[in-house]
Amino acid sequence: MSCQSLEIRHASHPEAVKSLDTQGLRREFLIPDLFAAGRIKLVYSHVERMIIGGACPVDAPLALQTPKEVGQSSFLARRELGIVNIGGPGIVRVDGEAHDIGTREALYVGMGAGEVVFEVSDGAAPPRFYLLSAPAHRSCPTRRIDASVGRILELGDKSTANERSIHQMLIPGAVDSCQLVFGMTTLAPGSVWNTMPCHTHDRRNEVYLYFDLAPDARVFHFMGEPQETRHLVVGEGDAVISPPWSIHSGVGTGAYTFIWAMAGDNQDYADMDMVATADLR
Ligand SMILES: O=C(O)C(=O)C[C@H](O)C(=O)CO
Ligand SMILES: [Zn+2]
Repeated sequence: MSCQSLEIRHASHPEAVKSLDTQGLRREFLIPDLFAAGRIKLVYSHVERMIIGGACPVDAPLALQTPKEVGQSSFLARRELGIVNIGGPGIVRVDGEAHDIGTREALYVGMGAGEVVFEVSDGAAPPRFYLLSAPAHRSCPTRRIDASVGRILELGDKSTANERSIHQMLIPGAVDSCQLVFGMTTLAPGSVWNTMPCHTHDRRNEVYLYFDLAPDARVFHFMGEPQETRHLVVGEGDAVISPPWSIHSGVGTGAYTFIWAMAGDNQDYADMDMVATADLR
């Protein structure tokens, strides 16, 4: 059995999504079970042709295979790749060069890189590498991203239960990339709301990965057009595809962390169409 799998997700029309039931919404937008020991799991989303994945090396290194779906002789021939480690420290080897990637650190791998291999670090808890790839048009340098790289935004307030710290990890001005932009938002203890007031940005899609949840904790992730909201109940390690026309926001049964990632027409984080909370339906 190959240790890599790929599943396809198609793009969706907001009118069609209105009539989906809970199972239908989960089938289209929820990505569960990304992190499986000894495996690489990929989801190819036709929204911005983003590939979302998990790579969990345990006993042996895992090499990223090139799926037929990308139509190239190597995965990164026409793509860029972001890798964020949400597990123990690990190693990502790009064309033989080893990059140590600690917990909550990331690696950006530019278009044109060849072999990418995921490995455990000796004696450490295994890494859980979260993968985000988008089509690229030029080669930007491969770069390790730790806590000192990028920008930090402190947002929200205890009184509205949305105090949170946003680490913009892959962002223009800090690390160069073609389409991909991503970061990590950490909720302060006692705060449970992310991205409320909420927004859309039809020019870019977004993908959320929720983690740092206790086994029985859940986040209610809100999606849909602002006047037709729906929700998905998600747990540890679940990702959600947020199509360009959808809001993306969540409330947890406790604090949590999530990784947001975008691709599309621009890389302007501040370019959001804000929705007044009183207008939500
Ligand atoms: O907590 C937040 O607010 C976010 O992290 C918002 C996301 O970064 C986002 O939606 C960017 O467009
Ligand atoms: Zn957004």
